[in-house]
Amino acid sequence: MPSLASARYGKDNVRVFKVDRDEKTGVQTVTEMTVCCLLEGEIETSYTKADNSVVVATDSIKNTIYIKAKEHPVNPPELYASYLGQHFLDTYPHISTANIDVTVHRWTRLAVDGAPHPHSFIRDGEETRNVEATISRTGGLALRSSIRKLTVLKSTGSAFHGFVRDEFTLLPETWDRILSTDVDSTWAWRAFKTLADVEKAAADKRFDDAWEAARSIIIKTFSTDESASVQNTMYKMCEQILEVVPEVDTAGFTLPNKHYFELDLSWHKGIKNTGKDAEVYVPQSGPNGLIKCEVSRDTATLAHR
Ligand SMILES: O=c1[nH]c(=O)c2[nH]c(=O)[nH]c2[nH]1
Repeated sequence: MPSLASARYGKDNVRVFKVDRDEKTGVQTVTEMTVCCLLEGEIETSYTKADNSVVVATDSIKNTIYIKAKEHPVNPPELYASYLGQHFLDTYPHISTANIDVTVHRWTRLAVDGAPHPHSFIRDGEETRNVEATISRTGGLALRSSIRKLTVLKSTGSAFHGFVRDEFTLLPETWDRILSTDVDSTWAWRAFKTLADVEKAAADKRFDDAWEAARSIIIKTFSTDESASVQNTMYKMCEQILEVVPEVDTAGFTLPNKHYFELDLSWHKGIKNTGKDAEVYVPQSGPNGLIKCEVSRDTATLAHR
């Protein structure tokens, strides 16, 4: 006899835009986010018995996303996600877990004649700031913060040699290659017991400071590390994030290795375009390498995911 093994439901791709107006200075600040909110709890009968009495309509969930954005600050996103998730537990006794994903899109203040403009912004890249919040009656507020789609490239300072060579190997070793990736970096906060604990961390700027720190560690390490491999460079980034953000238990990365292949042009008038003469490369759309890791504070437990 089949049984419902797991279930969650809600609204995805809810687009929200909020303007904060400082009446004194006339400076406005904008936030654009995409929100997903999925609920779990005693909702089984809605699947198995057509019992809609346990269903908070996904349309109501969408409305709640907007109302909570009006009632509360939306920055930092960790705090907004917590307010939103906690609302569902406080309001509906049969809901036991709220899973909230918030993606914040970039709107960076424009400078005009060297001065920050009070109400004009630019989308400077597809990079996003993300939060995955799991708010539950038993586990408190579990927050995972991340940076996604931060696209970077270095034209030297990256090698890859010493790897397994056997009858499947074509790739030549290299001591100088192009390295490019879309950074997806996540750091998981030690669970917060109450919403008040999240409010305190937000007031102390812990979430914004961690995001700033992670972002600069990523940019500095990517740029300055004489990379032996994607694996080793990402591990160095994780170590530093764990060092500077003590409230974080694990730090991890998912990095595509976006290949830029050398191109042999010797067929045309003997042109030299490989090795130390390489100038024109061929960016690859796919396939790409995909390298992941998660580093935890305590003695290494290698989670196979
Ligand atoms: O940094 C790298 N790690 C790999 O595991 C790998 N494999 C590969 O073909 N190129 C690379 N580069």
